[in-house]
Amino acid sequence: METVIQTTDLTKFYGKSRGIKDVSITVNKGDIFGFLGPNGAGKSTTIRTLLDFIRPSAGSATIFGMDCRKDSVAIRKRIGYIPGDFGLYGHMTGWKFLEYFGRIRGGYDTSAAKEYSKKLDIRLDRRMKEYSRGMRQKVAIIQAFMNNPDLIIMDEPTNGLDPLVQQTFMDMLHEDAGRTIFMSSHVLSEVEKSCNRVAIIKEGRIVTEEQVEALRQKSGKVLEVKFAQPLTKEIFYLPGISNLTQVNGAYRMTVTGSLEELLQEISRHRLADISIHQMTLEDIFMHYYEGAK
Ligand SMILES: Nc1ncnc2c1ncn2[C@@H]1O[C@H](COP(=O)(O)OP(=O)(O)OP(=O)(O)O)[C@@H](O)[C@H]1O
Repeated sequence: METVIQTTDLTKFYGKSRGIKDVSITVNKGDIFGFLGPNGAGKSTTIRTLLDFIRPSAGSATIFGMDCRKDSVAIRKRIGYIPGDFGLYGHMTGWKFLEYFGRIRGGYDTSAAKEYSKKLDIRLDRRMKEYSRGMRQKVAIIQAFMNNPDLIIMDEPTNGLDPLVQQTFMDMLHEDAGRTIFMSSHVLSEVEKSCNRVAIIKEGRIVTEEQVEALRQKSGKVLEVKFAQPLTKEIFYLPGISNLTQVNGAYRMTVTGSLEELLQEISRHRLADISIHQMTLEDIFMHYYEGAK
């Protein structure tokens, strides 16, 4: 399998304060890779280091086998990126903005830009400062896709987009199976729908990196149960049960072991309600996030 992005113990301190610490991740060709984490976890720091906007304090990163520091110019020619808000380019029209970034990358395809502007329903003849936040984000997305790059790196790409446009954007991610996508996000449902691989970062460190499907399988099921009468003895003592909580008489827990024994135990009592579902990425995220507190 071809490796597209590889970071090894990537570390960035801003003076004494932690940005990221020992971040090691691997993104393979064709991956739609979701980079998840709460505010201040280190997502932007990682992305800015990959793009050589900031320099790491330790560790290394490569893209297409080239060093992110030494070969940043060659790398940028092959990637599309959305580093965040393009607030600085307010005087440019949408078209000028695309031309400017197209030139930096050695040319761009105007017909592709036109096609994407139709798809995203945005006119490109207005100045960037006149666009709303969501409109600016659309122009930034066109800018990242228009050169048909091998890799697109995006920091919170759906910020400001309405749900309809978010869907169009997610379809765009899947247009080309050979393309690799690396995107940070807070929006778990969007990552769950569109990404095949995910890394979760917390307080500057990677807490897990996994195929989305494998993560779900490994992370078990969520069982919620409410009894008709209060329990008179503890029944949730079996191995494989974790994160047990009780709210308004309803029990909620994560089950990673066999359900059979637990369901037998539960069935000895009169039930008011029961539900079992596979952990969603949101459950998993909360599990890692809260568990590491
Ligand atoms: N320029 C800077 N100077 C000092 N500290 C910084 C700087 N930029 C980021 N940090 C710190 O580095 C840590 C990681 O921040 P970063 O912006 O990478 O997080 P993030 O995961 O992108 O957060 P968010 O989801 O809120 O955008 C935070 O503790 C932040 O305070």
